[in-house]
Amino acid sequence: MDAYEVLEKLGSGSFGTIRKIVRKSDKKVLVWKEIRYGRMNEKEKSMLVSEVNILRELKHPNIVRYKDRIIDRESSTIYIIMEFCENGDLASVIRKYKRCGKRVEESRIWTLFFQIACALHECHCRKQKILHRDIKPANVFIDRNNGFKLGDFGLARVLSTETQLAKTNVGTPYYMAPEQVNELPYNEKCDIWSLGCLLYEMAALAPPFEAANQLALAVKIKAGRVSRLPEQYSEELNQAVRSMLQLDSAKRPSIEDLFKLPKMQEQAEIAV
Ligand SMILES: CNC(=O)c1c(C)[nH]c(/C=C2\C(=O)Nc3ccc(Cl)cc32)c1C
Repeated sequence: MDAYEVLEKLGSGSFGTIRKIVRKSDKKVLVWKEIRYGRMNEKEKSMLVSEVNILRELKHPNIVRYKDRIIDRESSTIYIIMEFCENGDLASVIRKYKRCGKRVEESRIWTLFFQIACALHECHCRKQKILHRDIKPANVFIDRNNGFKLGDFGLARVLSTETQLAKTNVGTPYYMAPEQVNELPYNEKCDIWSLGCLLYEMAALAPPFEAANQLALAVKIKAGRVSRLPEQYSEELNQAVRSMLQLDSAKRPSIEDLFKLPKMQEQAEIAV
């Protein structure tokens, strides 16, 4: 097992602390997420381990790479070791644009759209479909080349059980799809809804649905009224986002449908 030097805390993910680490053998900079499983029952523990094993199979340029895991039975903690993304998370970027009163370039939003769609394609179109379940700006990370990477894949299912661990930062579920509000089964179209919310927030610098409390938020989500993106953004982007925010999940486009958009085809040519 590799030895690591533990450096500063980088943030608090939805279910644990993220720390910067250095692998002693080759000085490689990585991160680990500390997840305390002490209060999990046996079923949840085995679900967590199998979930991490599935995620270790996910190798894609737009998915944060899982490198290894360490299980410390003494402290009932699992350390999930992953790649370091030098430019942090998208939530911090959005906060910066809001502070400066600036709008994100539309071309950057299409790049985000294409790269996260590629990440979701890798997971939705596998034999054993993997759903993210928690797409939001704090779970999109940016590498040294300003590439976008989706992080924290699939753990939400295991860690959102009734006896879930104490969440380190209980946020408001702004991106929850209507079917989740109604506690209906979760499928890939919920990830499409969350992708729509992510792109909306990247353009408007605010989520499509906001409220003072979770009950009022649920009412707004189920009403499904979405304001147009700020006028500087194209009708093509506005329509693409609206298509993902349709209340009827069957009417939302699949990832394959989204790749057929002209602007997404252009992105695909640039990416080659
Ligand atoms: C202030 N924190 C940061 O700028 C920051 C940096 C430079 N990196 C991160 C986070 C991650 C990072 O660099 N790699 C990651 C892999 C998985 C997850 Cl869940 C998070 C990360 C963060 C939050």
